[in-house]
Amino acid sequence: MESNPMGTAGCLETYDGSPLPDGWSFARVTAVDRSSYMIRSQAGEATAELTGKLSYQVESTVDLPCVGDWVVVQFYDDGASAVIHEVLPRKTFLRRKAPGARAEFQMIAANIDIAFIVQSCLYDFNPRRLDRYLVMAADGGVEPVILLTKADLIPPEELEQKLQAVSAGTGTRVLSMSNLTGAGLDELRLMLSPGKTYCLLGSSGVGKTTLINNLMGREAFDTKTVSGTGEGRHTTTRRQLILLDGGAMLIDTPGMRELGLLGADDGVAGGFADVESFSAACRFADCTHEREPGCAVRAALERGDLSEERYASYFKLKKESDFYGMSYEDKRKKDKAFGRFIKTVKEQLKD
Ligand SMILES: Nc1nc2c(ncn2[C@@H]2O[C@H](COP(=O)(O)OP(=O)(O)OP(=O)(O)O)[C@@H](O)[C@H]2O)c(=O)[nH]1
Ligand SMILES: [Zn+2]
Repeated sequence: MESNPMGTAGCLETYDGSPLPDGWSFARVTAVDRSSYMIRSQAGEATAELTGKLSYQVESTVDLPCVGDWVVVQFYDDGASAVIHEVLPRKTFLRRKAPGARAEFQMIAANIDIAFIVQSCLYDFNPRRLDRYLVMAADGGVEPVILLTKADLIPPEELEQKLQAVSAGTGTRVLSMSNLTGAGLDELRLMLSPGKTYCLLGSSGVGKTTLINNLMGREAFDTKTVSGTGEGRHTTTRRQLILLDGGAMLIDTPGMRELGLLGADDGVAGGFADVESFSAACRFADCTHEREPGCAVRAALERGDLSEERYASYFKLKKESDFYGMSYEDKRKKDKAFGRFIKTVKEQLKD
């Protein structure tokens, strides 16, 4: 197989080196618009649709290609168009519950190495929302890094305190930056490795678009000032996987942008840093806080230091993540299906 133009997807490594049939290729989904896709392969960018067979096989919307997915495509029209035969198993993903009561998910993006959880130092800063994004990243196996923007809006001492508090409260790496002064931008750039895929998760107005423009070194996206205070809001409708100059890739989808708004009025959005802090004193490191002896969380509950309500919502959130974990295992089964698929392709090649 020829070298992969967009970095190496883990699942491609199982492939033993025989070429795909003529006109077939591995490609990455760079944009989704309802049932039409943009894909990028060695040959460049092309529009693509699902084969009838694939769209028939898809059981749930999460099985449809999303931005960042690796797919097997077959070109036609001299490479201008393609059909998608197969979605390769996802190494990592970001998804959220579909609006409404049913336990349906929406895939936001796939195969992301690091998700930057973006909050502004001042206006948007919200620990509960932070926790929610952290759960979402953990759910899909994506490594989170917290990025506090608009560092120019608070004094350096306050920024330092905030960085320490957030890092202690979440156990997650925290960076700060300012689009205005450029502070922290180099440190952020150093984190972006060629061939790896990143995304920015955060509410509208925290400075994601401005940051992307800074990283790209040109005005690729439209930002507009909504208020003079640095608190802005506008909607970006494009859905894209962007190739940065250094070879790193950045995924920016509307789904990521709507997230903060959805999460804000969602009742499950309870942060649980307090529960976690009690759990440090549990007798067993892997205590589930349900019935183990020496559980410090239940002790806090009995003392009244932790409310029944908090305890219950912690479990609700935890169950959700466990459920996510399970369905990810189900996805793994698809690895095998992909193996079979490759075998079939190779068999066909022998003729
Ligand atoms: N003070 C200050 N303002 C900033 C900074 N970065 C962005 N802004 C301002 O914040 C507002 C929103 O910035 P955007 O980059 O559009 O925010 P966004 O997160 O992309 O918002 P959506 O596209 O709606 O998701 C604009 O008015 C920016 O000029 C910063 O580092 N410091
Ligand atoms: Zn416990």
